[in-house]
This record gives sequence, C-alpha cells and structure tokens, in this order.
Amino acid sequence: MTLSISPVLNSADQVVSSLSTQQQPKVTEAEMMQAVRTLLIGLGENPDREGLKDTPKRVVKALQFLTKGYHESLDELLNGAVFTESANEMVLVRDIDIFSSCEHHILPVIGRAHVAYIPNGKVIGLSKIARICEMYARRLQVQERLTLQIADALQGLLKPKGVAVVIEATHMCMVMRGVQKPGSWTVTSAMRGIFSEDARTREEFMSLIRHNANFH
Ligand SMILES: Nc1nc2c(ncn2[C@@H]2O[C@H](COP(=O)(O)OP(=O)(O)OP(=O)(O)O)[C@@H](O)[C@H]2O)c(=O)[nH]1
Ligand SMILES: [Zn+2]
Repeated sequence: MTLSISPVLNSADQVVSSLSTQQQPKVTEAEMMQAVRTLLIGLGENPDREGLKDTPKRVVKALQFLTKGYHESLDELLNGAVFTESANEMVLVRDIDIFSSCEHHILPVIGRAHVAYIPNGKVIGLSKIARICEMYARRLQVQERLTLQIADALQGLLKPKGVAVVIEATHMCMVMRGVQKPGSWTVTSAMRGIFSEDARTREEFMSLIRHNANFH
C-alpha cells in the first residue's frame, strides 16, 4: 500500500503555518517497517525473535496513530459546528489532555491545554475545541507551535474578540533521556486580540485556569 503523507489542507488550515504544509515524499508501509527493522538491528536486537517479529508493524501503526493529525482538517472535524450566538462572555475549556510527540526525538509530550475565547457573534461546539487540540497535537511538534496553531485556528474560524491558549506539558525527551529532569514541565501561551491587549481579561483567564473544580 502506498501512503501519501501529504496532509489534508483546507482554507481554515491555511490560517496557521505548519510543518504539514510541506510536500512529503511517498513511501510504502513495507518501507516504513523495513526502516524499523533496521533500527532494531542497529540497537543490537534480533528482529526475528518471537517478541519482536511483529514490532516493525506495530511501531508503524503506533506512529501513524500518533501523527494522524496530518491527515485531518479543520473543516472535517468541525462538521459545521459553528453557531451564530450573541453570547459575548469568555468561554473556557480547561484541562484538555494533550498527547503529542516532540519533533526532535519523536518522544511523548504529555500535558494539558486550556483554551478560551470571547465570542464575537459566533460560538463553536465545545468538543470541537478539544478536537482542534487533538488534531494539532497528533503531529510532530514543538510545544510553542502547537500552542499558537490552536490559537490561530480558533482566531481564523470564529474571528472572536480574543483567544487565549495555555499548554502545560512534560517532555519525555527531558525526563527519560538527555538532561533527565522528571519534575520539569513547560508552560506556553498564545494570546490573541483582547487577551493580549487587556491585562484584566488575561488575568481573569489566568485565575480561571488556576481554580480547582470540585467535581473531580
Ligand atoms: N523549544 C522547544 N524545545 C523542545 C521541545 N521539545 C524538545 N525540545 C528541545 O529540543 C532541543 C534539541 O536540542 P539538541 O541539542 O539538538 O538535541 P539533544 O542533543 O538531544 O539535546 P538534549 O535534550 O539537551 O540532550 C532540546 O533542548 C530539547 O529539550 C519543544 O516543544 N519546544
Ligand atoms: Zn524531544
């Protein structure tokens, strides 16, 4: 089977700059599996032993899942769930699990995103905010780009009064290897519109993401 790794792009996607806009070469799954087999041999393993014989297939499947966001588009995931509404107060979806992969080491980045916007005539289905996070997280990323892609996607889709995105995450490349700092986590933010212009609005957002909900 020949896989095209080229992403599905659409007008909304084009509001964000992304690695996925680059043309990617076409390779077969067999070639991908062969590459994993070569890695195993390079690591000193026997890829034909029982426990490893299906590993190339599993690794390719796992990596395809972890990067499935390249094949998704904002138009598809939105499914039309943008509604005309006069609400004009902050909408915040907090504690959205993030499972991404760092582009330097292809190791997990695990964390949470908090996403807020202030509507300007349009609201978006709440689950779609989490789906947008998911689409960009399921690519090879740096945390900074993931954060601004989510902000720019919402800004482009809704033209709201403002968007705020904060991501808190731990990088396995800093935990399991390299500098080995298990307690470290990284916070990134992207503020658009009123969140970047008005300190009080930004403060309200920051205090809402600090407060603990009491139902879990
Ligand atoms: N800014 C940023 N850096 C990241 C992210 N994920 C991983 N990195 C960093 O990317 C850098 C790559 O540095 P290199 O020196 O080329 O790679 P390395 O030798 O593996 O680096 P060490 O991790 O320091 O051992 C490291 O400092 C990583 O911590 C991210 O999301 N954002
Ligand atoms: Zn890394």
